[in-house]
Amino acid sequence: MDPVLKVKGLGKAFKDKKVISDITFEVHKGEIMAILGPNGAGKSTSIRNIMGIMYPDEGEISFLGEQVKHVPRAKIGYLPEERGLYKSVKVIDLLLYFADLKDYPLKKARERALDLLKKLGLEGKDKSSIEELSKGMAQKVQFIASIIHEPELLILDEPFSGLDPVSQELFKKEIKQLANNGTAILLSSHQMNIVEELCDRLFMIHRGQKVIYGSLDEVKRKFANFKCTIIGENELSVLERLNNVERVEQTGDRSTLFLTKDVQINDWIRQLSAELDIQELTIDRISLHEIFIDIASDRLNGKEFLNA
Ligand SMILES: Nc1ncnc2c1ncn2[C@@H]1O[C@H](COP(=O)(O)OP(=O)(O)OP(=O)(O)O)[C@@H](O)[C@H]1O
Repeated sequence: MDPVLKVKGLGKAFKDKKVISDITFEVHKGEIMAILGPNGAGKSTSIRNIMGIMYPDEGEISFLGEQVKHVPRAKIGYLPEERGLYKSVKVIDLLLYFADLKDYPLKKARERALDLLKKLGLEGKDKSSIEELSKGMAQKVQFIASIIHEPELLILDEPFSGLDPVSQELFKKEIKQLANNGTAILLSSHQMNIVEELCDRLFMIHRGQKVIYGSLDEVKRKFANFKCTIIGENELSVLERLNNVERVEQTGDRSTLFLTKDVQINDWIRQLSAELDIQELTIDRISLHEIFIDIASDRLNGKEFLNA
């Protein structure tokens, strides 16, 4: 089956400065794909080029197997990074207006709007005007506006920013439900814990270029080295001298040892000196959050990056 969205070799420069180059990825029916990267990496520029808010200098965009100038707007939902809705309009009128723009039947849209308002904790707010809502509430309405017409592709640029934890859970549940029903979702977020929980695959961009592209499992297996956390009174310099230790972070009696990629955990544990003070010891894979920081701070070199 053709992917819902395919971008190939996307490049864009502002004046003489190339801000994205060779951006290539796919988003499939029913999957949640994360687009990640440090501030200024080029995520929103990639999304804006896909949306036709601006046009790429190079590259191709395909929607359901057909090459297009930009994705067909009636079939997609988009929550932009910049939030903003008409202030004096009633919530329900605004949602019906968006549905109408996408040629979605109004009767069905009204039912969906009331149902989604209820699911996102805004029951009874349908007749309020946008200016009467809090920022988080308005964001929920904007999210509903982006999915009211049951889009085949949904692009969410930082959907969780500014939401309280309860609202984040509601959004997560709804996003998962949409994917289960077959919507292809491209999601940009800085919250790595949410990405780990929600996304099937991820595309990470740094300085306008791909650094990782793969499933979360693949990324974890190939990228996430081990770390060992030891609770005990140990000298930093002693821990730093242990085999296969790349670096150590120490706070009080808690030391986190980041291990080299080639480490054999079995052998490594056996060779730990009896002189170390070990009250507790845990070994885990480093998290997506730590992978992200390693990349953003250029700790990992290009050779390790995954290919599509
Ligand atoms: N209209 C523009 N004119 C000139 N430069 C731009 C324009 N839009 C974006 N840029 C530059 O392109 C680069 C990528 O910006 P972009 O907004 O795509 O990053 P981002 O990954 O979405 O970042 P953030 O996480 O901060 O939202 C930045 O260096 C930014 O300054």
